[in-house]
This record gives sequence, structure tokens and C-alpha cells, in this order.
Amino acid sequence: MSARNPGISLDLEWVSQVRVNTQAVLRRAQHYQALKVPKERWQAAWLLKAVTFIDLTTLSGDDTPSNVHRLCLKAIQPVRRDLLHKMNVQREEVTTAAVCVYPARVADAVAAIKAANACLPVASVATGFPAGQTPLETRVEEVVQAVADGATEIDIVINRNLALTGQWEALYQELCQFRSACADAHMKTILAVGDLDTFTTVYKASLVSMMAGSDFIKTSTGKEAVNATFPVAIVMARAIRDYYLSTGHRVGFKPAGGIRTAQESLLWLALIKEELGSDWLSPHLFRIGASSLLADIERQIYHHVTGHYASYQELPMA
Ligand SMILES: O=C[C@H](O)COP(=O)(O)O
Repeated sequence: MSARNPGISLDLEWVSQVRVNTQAVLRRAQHYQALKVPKERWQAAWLLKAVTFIDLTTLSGDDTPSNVHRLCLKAIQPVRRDLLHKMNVQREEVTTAAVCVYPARVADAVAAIKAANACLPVASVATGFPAGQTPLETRVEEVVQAVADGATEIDIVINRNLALTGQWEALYQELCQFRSACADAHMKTILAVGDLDTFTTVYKASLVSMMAGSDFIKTSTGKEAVNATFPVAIVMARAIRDYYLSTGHRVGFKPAGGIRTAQESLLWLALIKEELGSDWLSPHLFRIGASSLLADIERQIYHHVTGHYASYQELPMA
């Protein structure tokens, strides 16, 4: 990965000056909603690119070593070999960006990837995911344990209470503790935007998370009623841009939750390119957190290559 965001001292004056123009954000979001996806012949290439941004995720109560093993194999080879061959792409060139699992399944994922002789980051959610309502020591310990088990990326959730009540200093301090518990592992900070009250709170929480040294800011856990939306993405992307212009540190963006179709994934790529520029179209700075998106992308690629849609047995791993 490229240089990490080291964070900066908490700048409460900057935080207090933030105002977001809701109408302007909603108008901009309509622009993305109405965008046309790339023409058929470019589409498959963009879809393959989208695959490389996916944090292939399973976060279910019934996760077991065997379904995590299967998830890892799918992440290592996300698109059928013969389909890649027909597109003149080497299979080594296409993996997902990472797999993302609960802390208790990190060791299973690390073992599965090692057994497959592959190299792929394992991300663990942590800090009392999804609600973040456990004592601070427990949340910090969870990060330490996930790193010890081999996670190289930690998706932490913020304490929404602190954001909703404007306790920015306390939030900053908690996040600094998580960042130091992450050590060399990259920290993705989940704002759980569906639980926040206004775009201004989303922008302020983004800013404080970046000041505390987050490598990525992420929209959602996938468990809130509202997850990744274009308006909220625009607000977070603008916070990332402002932070970069002011500090020179690039922070990544990860929309997550409810992103399920190939078409949507292409609109997300367009949004990132327009809001943050091509530099952000790299797995170092952009991820899509999704559990079922890959299946639809592979189906669309299959259609592109063969001219018809796959039946279940033709894409059994999807
Ligand atoms: O971080 C990733 C999300 O939990 C995935 O959400 P999803 O199951 O709606 O794709």
C-alpha cells in the first residue's frame, strides 16, 4: 500500500466551521444516479476493475470455517478462468482487494489463503461491530487480537454516541487508541452513516476520523437501515478531498452495505473518478464492501463473453 495517513492533531476550529449544503449534495447525487454506464465493449473491462476493489465480505451469525474457506477461494479467483482467458486477462491479475470477516474467523481466513498459496489481505471488523456499544478496553483488545491472528486491515466502528452528541475530542481519542492498536494493520473507520443525524455530522465525523489517522473512511456496517448512498458518499469524498488539500495525506474511501448490482458498482467508480480523481481508482484508496455484488458482476461478465446469461450450475461459486 502507498504512504499511510499519519493523522494530525485534532483541529476543533476546523471541525466547528463545517457546514454542508444539503440541497447541493442532493442535486449532485442525482447527477450520478442519472449517469449512463459505459458502452458494452468497455463494460466488461470496467467490471473486472470493479472486482479488484471489492472487500469480499461475510458477516453472518452462521459463518463457519468452511464458508470462510469458500469465500477466500472465491476472492483468490473471483471470475472463472475460461472467462478471463477469453478476455485475454491473466488470472493472477484479478483477485478481490481483500476478504472481510468477523474477528473470530480471521485465523480461518488466514489459513485458507495460506493453504491456497495465495497472498490476499484479510480484513477484520472490530470494536464491537456493528453497534460499537462495548467498553473501550474490550474494543481495543478486539483490535489487538485480530491483528495477532493475522488481519492486516481492521474495519473499526465509531462510537456513534460521541458523534451524535458532538464529543469530537473523545471520539478522536478513542480512534487514536484503535489506530495505535492496529500497529501496521490499516485502519478503516466505519461511520455507520445511517445512524448519524445530518450531512454535517457525517462530514465532521469523517474529518475527525482522518485527523486520528484512519487509512480509509467507510460508510456503513451493512447492518443499519440506510447504508451506502450517493449523497453521503459525496459528503465523505469532499471531506477526503479537503483533508488532502489541507494536509497532503490521501485517505481511502469504502462504501459498504447494500451494493449488489454490477451496474451500481460502475456508478460508484464514476463517482470516485469525478469526486476524487483517477488517483483514487486504486485498491489502496478505494474499496467496495460487499457480500453479494461479485455474483452479479461475474454473471454480467459471463453474459459479455458468451452472449447469454449463466444458469446456476454454470457459476456455482458465485
Ligand atoms: O462491509 C461490508 C458490508 O457488511 C456488506 O454489506 P452487504 O452484505 O449489504 O453487501
